[in-house]
Amino acid sequence: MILTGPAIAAAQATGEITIDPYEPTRLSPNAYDWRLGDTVRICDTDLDAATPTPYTETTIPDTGLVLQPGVLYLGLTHERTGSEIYAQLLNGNRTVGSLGIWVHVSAPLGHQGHAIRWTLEIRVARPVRVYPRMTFGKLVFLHCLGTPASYQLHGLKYTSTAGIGISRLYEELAGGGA
Ligand SMILES: Nc1ccn([C@H]2C[C@H](O)[C@@H](COP(=O)(O)OP(=O)(O)OP(=O)(O)O)O2)c(=O)n1
Repeated sequence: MILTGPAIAAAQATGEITIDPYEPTRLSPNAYDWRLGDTVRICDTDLDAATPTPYTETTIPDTGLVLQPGVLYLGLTHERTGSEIYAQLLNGNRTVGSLGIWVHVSAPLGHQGHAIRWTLEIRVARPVRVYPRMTFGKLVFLHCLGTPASYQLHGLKYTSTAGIGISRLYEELAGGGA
């Protein structure tokens, strides 16, 4: 089940959901309108899953930054969001999608129990200027069926990220886990 805007507001008020910073005007019928953060890591070289991703990091100026096709940008959400009760799905929205922007490549799920500023894997269809703290997509909260897992026992990599995270698959590959 997906939470309605009023249900998100109620859960935020009781602490069952964290959205920081929180603006009630960003609620929509079934989602919260999240914003792009002000930092991106530019990844414009060939990548290797067994090696830490090379990048240059830059602050998006108030005048905006033109994103280019063919480049992977790792960004982050302006908000830190999470819940011990609900799972989260982060996506773009119709407005940002219409600009030819993918806000993530393949990582929409926030697990129950995680509180994060999300890492965004941004790609663009055409050169497009983006601005810090612009509305970038919709975040939905999902009611979970079943017993919560014991997350800490599983050595998950990204339980409480506060900044942009590169892929950590190289740790697994270095350990012969692949
Ligand atoms: N765009 C995203 C997607 C997820 N996460 C955070 C919240 C998730 O709860 C956590 C784990 O997401 P995945 O299960 O997709 O990550 P992996 O399977 O790659 O790693 P792990 O071994 O930690 O599960 O990462 C994030 O910061 N940014």
